[in-house]
Amino acid sequence: MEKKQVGLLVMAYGTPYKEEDVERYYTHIRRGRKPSDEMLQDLRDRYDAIGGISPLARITKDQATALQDTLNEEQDDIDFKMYLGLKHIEPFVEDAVQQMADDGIEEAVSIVLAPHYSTFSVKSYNGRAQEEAEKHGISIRSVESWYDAPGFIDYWSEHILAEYEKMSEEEKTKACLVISAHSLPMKILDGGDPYPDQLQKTAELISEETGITQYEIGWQSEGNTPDPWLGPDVQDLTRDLFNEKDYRSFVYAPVGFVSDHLEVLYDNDYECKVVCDEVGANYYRPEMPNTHPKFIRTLAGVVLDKIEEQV
Ligand SMILES: CC1=C(CCC(=O)O)c2cc3nc(cc4[nH]c(cc5[nH]c(cc1n2)c(C)c5CCC(=O)O)c(CCC(=O)O)c4C)C(CCC(=O)O)=C3C
Ligand SMILES: [Fe+2]
Repeated sequence: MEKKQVGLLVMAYGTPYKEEDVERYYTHIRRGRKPSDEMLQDLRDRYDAIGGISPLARITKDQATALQDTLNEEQDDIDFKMYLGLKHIEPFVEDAVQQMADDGIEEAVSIVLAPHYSTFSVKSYNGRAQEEAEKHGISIRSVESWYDAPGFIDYWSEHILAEYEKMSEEEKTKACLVISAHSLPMKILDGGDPYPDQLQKTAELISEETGITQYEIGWQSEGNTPDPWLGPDVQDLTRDLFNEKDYRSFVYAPVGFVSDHLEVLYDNDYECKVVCDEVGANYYRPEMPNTHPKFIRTLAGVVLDKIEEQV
């Protein structure tokens, strides 16, 4: 029997490929408004601090390819063909759907490489994909979130515990796990956005699995806009916890992200580390999921569940 071909639309944030791309990328993030020279320079400086450009482009591509390959190895009925669609740089989400149409794909499943659903992130990716798909008569089943997938919780639990293994028993008693995601403007809450509750749930599941009860939720990487953003920010939180709860070690788990990229390599590994150094606390940050097989198998399971769901 011939295998059925299904498009696998993998969506992710996107990053500049080279330094010349930074301005148009930032302009796209700002919905077409050019950043000021100062804002642009600030972003360039952050990319410089992590080695010039982000490793994210390569990692995203590797994740998407690994997901396609794992899906095709794990079952025999469907031939998954992967299309990468990015939010803020080419290949854009729309380009990917157009390519599917050109290739004669009629049915597809989509997943965003971000675990928690929010109207600001996942909803906009899925909306853009659906809108383009409708033009071509393609039907897409979209995964909305996977923040509680057991393999995802396992991945983080295992890698968080590996950091605690580096501590003496004495150090562990004064250690705090800081579980974080990208902050969003507080106005998302007006519409009953599930984003903060989903992060809370991820944190509870990790706490149950690791047995770590000294944990706090924080928000990071808030944008450069006048709106109020979800807090507490991880840096302020670190200072407060040091002063008020006497913690002396911090383990940062930025579970809202899945790759080594600017928000982790700079906002955690540089900015949070600076605060830790300043107050005199120890800094730890588990490895990001990237293309770890357990992580990719988890995403494959989420995609297959979506395919099998009765509609
Ligand atoms: C929810 C969310 C995720 C997680 C979910 C998902 O992955 O979708 C995410 C991920 C990422 N965000 C990234 C990069 C940036 N995000 C920015 C700005 C913003 N992000 C926002 C939201 C999110 N962002 C928002 C509401 C803004 C403000 C926009 C405005 O101004 O109105 C800016 C502008 C400068 C700044 O504010 O820092 C940059 C450079 C990178 C790539 C890093 C790399 O290149 O390695 C990644 C993975
Ligand atoms: Fe962002």
